[in-house]
Amino acid sequence: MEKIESNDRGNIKIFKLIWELIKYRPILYLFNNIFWIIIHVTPIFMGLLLKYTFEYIEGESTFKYGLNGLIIGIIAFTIVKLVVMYYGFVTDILHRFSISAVLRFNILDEIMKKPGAKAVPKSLGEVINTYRDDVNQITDSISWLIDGIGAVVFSVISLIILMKINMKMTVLVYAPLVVIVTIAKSTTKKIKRYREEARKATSMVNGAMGEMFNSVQAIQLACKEKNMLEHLKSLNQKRKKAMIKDTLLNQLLHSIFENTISIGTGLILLVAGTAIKTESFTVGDFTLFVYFLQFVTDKAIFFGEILANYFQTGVAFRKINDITEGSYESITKHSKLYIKEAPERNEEIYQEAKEKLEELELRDLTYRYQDTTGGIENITLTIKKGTFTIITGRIGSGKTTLLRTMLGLLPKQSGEVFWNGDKVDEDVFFIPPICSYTSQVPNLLSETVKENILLGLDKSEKDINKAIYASVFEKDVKNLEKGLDTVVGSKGVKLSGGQKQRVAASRMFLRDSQLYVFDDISSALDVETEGKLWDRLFQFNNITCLAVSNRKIALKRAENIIVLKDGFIEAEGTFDELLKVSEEFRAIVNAK
Ligand SMILES: Nc1ncnc2c1ncn2[C@@H]1O[C@H](COP(=O)(O)OP(=O)(O)OP(=O)(O)O)[C@@H](O)[C@H]1O
Repeated sequence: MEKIESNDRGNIKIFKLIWELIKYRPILYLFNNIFWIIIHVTPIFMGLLLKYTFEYIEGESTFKYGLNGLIIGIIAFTIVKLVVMYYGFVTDILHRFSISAVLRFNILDEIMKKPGAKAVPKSLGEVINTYRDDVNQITDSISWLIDGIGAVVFSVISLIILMKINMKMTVLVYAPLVVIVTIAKSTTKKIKRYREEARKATSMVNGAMGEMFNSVQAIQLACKEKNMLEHLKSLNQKRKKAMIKDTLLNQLLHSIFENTISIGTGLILLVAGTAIKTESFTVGDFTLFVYFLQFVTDKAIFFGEILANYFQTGVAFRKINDITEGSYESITKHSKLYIKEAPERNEEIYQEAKEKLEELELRDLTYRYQDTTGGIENITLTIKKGTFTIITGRIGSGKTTLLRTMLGLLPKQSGEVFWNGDKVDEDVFFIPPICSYTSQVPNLLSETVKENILLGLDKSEKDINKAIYASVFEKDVKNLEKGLDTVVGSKGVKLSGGQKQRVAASRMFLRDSQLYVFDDISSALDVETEGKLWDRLFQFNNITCLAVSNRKIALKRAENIIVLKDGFIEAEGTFDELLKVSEEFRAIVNAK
């Protein structure tokens, strides 16, 4: 694929990006073009039929087939137009769908390729706006390009016909077109800037609203409802200003277009009146001029809009690129859309899983957050099959960072991960059934408990109940309004912290993984429940588990404990060994 680079002014080459997308479904686009160009050009035939009809009425007809021919012509023309319009809309909808779907697929694909903990660099509101509006903007541009071509074809043919009838009048019809194109071109930069500002302001409002809805409790507890509303109000004010500027400029352009055409229309009517009196200008010619004028006017305005919209498309591409943080090629690549069938499993990953875990080794793993001293450095450790390993440490010592770097959710700066002595790519390796992981705050969807546990897996009731039992969730399920069919609400809002943790644990256990990774499941569970959970988990044979915890009940069970301090391993050993040798470990245990 040819590289799409910025030009000298730092602008992206919009047409090259659009062209890449057009090439995605070329045949469909070709048919879409053919149908819509026909739709745009058909008024020429209707105009000619009208001209001949009026000439027939005047008794000056040059039409060979008489009145019947004219009537049949008008009927046939109407039927053909209806059929072409039907197929025009069908191809346009299909093409729009393909382009928007591939764009959205590519955006998601790029986001999904990133380490999970650093997936999107923008607020949720901005991402959703771009995903919806900017994709639509690009799709519109591609679809309207056809209308632009149709408008040009219509204009050229009608220009030739009209010039043959009356040159002077024709110039007056087309002169406004030139004015409009010039105006639209000269305002490009402003349109771009205002559109960008308006979109940004909208994203800020959406983002703030999203954050407010997610933090209702925190806002209420801090009694900050008023402050939040003030904040929202000020963001809305900014949005109002930006939107007014954007809309005003667009409306201004629109009214300039309309008025230029109206003045042109007046001039033509004046010239036509004189021409009918003085020259050989038939009523049929006059009808054709008036009839075409309406279309020329519409198409000229539309053409101006297409041009303006085309330039706004650059903003849309840039915003998508800000989110995907990749190349423009990755946005326009011709990905396969799985509309009728699901994608095949990535067998390479599952091949690796066939080799059962014997030993997992981390060597010199380092991840430092940008601009802070936080993170982990040179972490080397080994996890043996069938063991319980715990990572412990004070707040901010790097426990979560270590898990996330190992699992490929953060991009390591150095180090390697080995599975049975073979180096693995942790970015794609640690997924079920190799590894199951639950973060400190589990991600639940607004579905039933059952759906949240299954997440698309096809498992029997017996397996589900076994996983629920292992995660000590069976009593809670009985007490839920509709048992397993209870809908948990957005992010599991209807469940307690401990219940959420155990739904997530059930989800893990159902996947029969070779390695279970928990990030501080203790934080939301009471000691008794946590004790039961570890008891039940280790009833299964050869369970290998890596967990973050500072709780004695877990630490005492562990075969190996890693003590982290400021991102480094401070000590390693069993509970009793560490109590003797590590002051840091004693401090952690005694703090509990
Ligand atoms: N996204 C981030 N950007 C910058 N610094 C971060 C980020 N996340 C964590 N840190 C810093 O990195 C260090 C390690 O954080 P981490 O969350 O791994 O610690 P932890 O031991 O898991 O803490 P806790 O017990 O509170 O979960 C801390 O100093 C933290 O402030």
